[in-house]
Amino acid sequence: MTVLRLAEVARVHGEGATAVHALRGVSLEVGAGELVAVMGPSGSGKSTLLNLAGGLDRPTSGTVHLGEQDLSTVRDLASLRRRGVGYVFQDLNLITSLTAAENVMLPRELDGVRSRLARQEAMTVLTQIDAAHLADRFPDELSGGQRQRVAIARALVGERRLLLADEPTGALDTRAGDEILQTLRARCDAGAAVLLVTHEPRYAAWADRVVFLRDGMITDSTDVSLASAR
Ligand SMILES: Nc1ncnc2c1ncn2[C@@H]1O[C@H](COP(=O)(O)OP(=O)(O)OP(=O)(O)O)[C@@H](O)[C@H]1O
Repeated sequence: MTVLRLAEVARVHGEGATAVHALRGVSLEVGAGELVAVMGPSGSGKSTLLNLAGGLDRPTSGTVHLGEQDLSTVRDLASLRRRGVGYVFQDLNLITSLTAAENVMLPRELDGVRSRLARQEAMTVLTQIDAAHLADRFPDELSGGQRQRVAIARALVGERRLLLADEPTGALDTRAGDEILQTLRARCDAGAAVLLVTHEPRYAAWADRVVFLRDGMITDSTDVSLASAR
């Protein structure tokens, strides 16, 4: 089952002489249970691709489908994202006045889940990624790596069918990074579709497929299981 489908997606930032063609006709499908890594040099369009996939940005041309839904026809993208898409931002975006657990609970509470249940869900996912002991700390009481874990927990909570992760291992040491990849892989094996931007071949090796972006175009696509034994 295809969870995410981009067809001939282009995104131009700005106009005229200063226009930047961030993506130029990218087509990509990610199925349930599939982990796709996106690699490519700085400025090749990786973050733009993730933003379009999650409905945080709209394409200049082409279409983005989440399941059967064409995102250009969705009025309440914020609600669709909260229910269907987990997003780990590069800059984390944790709310500083909320504890770790409250940050993880927030998207569920915004969707009408009662606090008690939202807290249970948050603790379950924090426990899964070995961060339950951080639940009552505020972001500025956490290390960079710990904040990263909380941001990942927030992306995993609820039944998100698509997870978008932009360098989720950025602030972590190798062991913690491997654990995050293990968590993403487990979510994937449980049926989620995952799109992961990474510069590190070590982490891309957890993917089923690696696509390479260059100058806003997919230049290569490799089936990882054929390239290496995980
Ligand atoms: N809002 C914007 N306005 C203008 N140009 C933009 C905007 N967002 C991205 N760009 C440009 O689009 C191109 C692709 O950027 P993008 O951030 O998608 O690349 P990236 O591969 O994620 O880079 P990095 O690895 O450095 O994060 C770059 O040339 C960038 O400068």
